[in-house]
Amino acid sequence: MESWLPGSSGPAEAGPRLRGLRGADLAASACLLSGAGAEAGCSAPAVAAVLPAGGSGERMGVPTPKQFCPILERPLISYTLQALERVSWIKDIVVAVTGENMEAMKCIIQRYQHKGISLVESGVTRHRSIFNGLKALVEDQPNRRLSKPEVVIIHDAVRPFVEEDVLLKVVTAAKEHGAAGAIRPLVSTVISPSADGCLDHSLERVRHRASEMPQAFLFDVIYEAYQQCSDYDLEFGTECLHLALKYCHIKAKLIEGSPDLWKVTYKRDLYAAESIIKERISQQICVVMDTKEDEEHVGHRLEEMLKNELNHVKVTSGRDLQQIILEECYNFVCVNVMTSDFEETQKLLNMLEESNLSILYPVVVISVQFLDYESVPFGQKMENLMRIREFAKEVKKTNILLYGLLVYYPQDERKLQESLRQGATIIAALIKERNSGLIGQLLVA
Ligand SMILES: Nc1ccn([C@@H]2O[C@H](COP(=O)(O)OP(=O)(O)OP(=O)(O)O)[C@@H](O)[C@H]2O)c(=O)n1
Ligand SMILES: O=P(O)(O)OC[C@@H](O)[C@@H](O)[C@@H](O)CO
Repeated sequence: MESWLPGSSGPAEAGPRLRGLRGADLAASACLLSGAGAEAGCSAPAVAAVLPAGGSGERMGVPTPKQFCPILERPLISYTLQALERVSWIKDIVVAVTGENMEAMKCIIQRYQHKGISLVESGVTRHRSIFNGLKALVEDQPNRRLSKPEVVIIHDAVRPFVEEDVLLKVVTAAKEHGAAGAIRPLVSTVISPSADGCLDHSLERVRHRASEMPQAFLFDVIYEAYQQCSDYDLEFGTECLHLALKYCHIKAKLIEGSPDLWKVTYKRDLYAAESIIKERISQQICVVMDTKEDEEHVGHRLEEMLKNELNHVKVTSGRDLQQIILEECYNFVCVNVMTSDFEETQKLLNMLEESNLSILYPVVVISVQFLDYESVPFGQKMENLMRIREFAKEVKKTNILLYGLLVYYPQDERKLQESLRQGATIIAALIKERNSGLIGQLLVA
């Protein structure tokens, strides 16, 4: 079996910088898989992925199958598709869904602009769904887009946090060993109960691992295994690696995976997934100001306060908004001091709506006004500020969450420092929570 391993005679130019394996090895493999290596005379294997998504999610305890349960108003499966489709060297993604969910799945693909996705009907068990996905890659169908891959990834549709490096590791290992799968240390000890419901024996936890996903196989290995698979295994089996061993005598290479590879099974897993996603999209804040950089501006003081309060978050000034949007920043603080109340905010909202940035994740925009309401009558300003409710309702349609923040702007320096600090705290909370129930509200610091 031809073996090409990271660091072998890969192509000259480094591939994308990826975490995980030694950078150069990983980059060389990624480059090889992405086809660039092919030009350098290396054989880049064709890689496809099969995602079983035909389950009913009974353990989740809700009517909607868990793969379609929303996280930040977007179905869970869409996050998994996004994770796989951004990997350039996976050429086809086959998703197995029930006939009754086929239309819903097509709508998800269209709405979130997923690419390279083919749908196949799932089976009554996970193994049967996977087998149907594999068949779709080899069956002769009229004008079919799919072609048989050399290596196939199998990944549960309800495991959204899969990174390119672990995919690369299992594919690289499957190319050499015939099969590979991600594993994790056991959290609880595995025991074996006796017929009368008492402890028969327990397994030494340190000598065992939990089998996770992704897994990868030489296509011919896993397809042969499924073709030979007994009805019992198809009905009750839960482990693809076991099928490769039992029916093809292939011992899968086991790859240590990251803690995020877990499967969404219970409702708590959905809450955990939402919390992780919120944290990931809150890592950068762009402060947009209606003034030149060099001017002494209370907006810059708010920006500095944000940097102090949120030291783990990258706070940038909105010098080049197009570039900031391209960097996938999902949080904007728009400081209006010089212009009329919402002029700067409206310009930003228009740019965001044109960018499609908010298709995949809700974008938070906080419109900040400074007001010394000891010298300016509060009522005179409030009528204008209340327009934010209408703005917020309108932009919510494009998944933009608009909040208002009125920052007390007193003459007294100590009071100003305190209101800036409270403003930074409120901004951080709005970004972290992304609560659509608060849109259009005017909070006061
Ligand atoms: N007949 C089935 C059963 C499961 N799956 C998929 O296999 C993955 C992992 O299975 P599991 O977590 O067990 O999902 P469910 O079977 O939906 O969950 P439950 O056992 O709680 O009903 C999921 O993406 C699920 O949609 C599938 O494609 N076809
Ligand atoms: O058994 P379930 O259908 O919940 O999960 C299927 C797989 O994800 C699970 O068996 C892993 O251990 C990987 O094989």
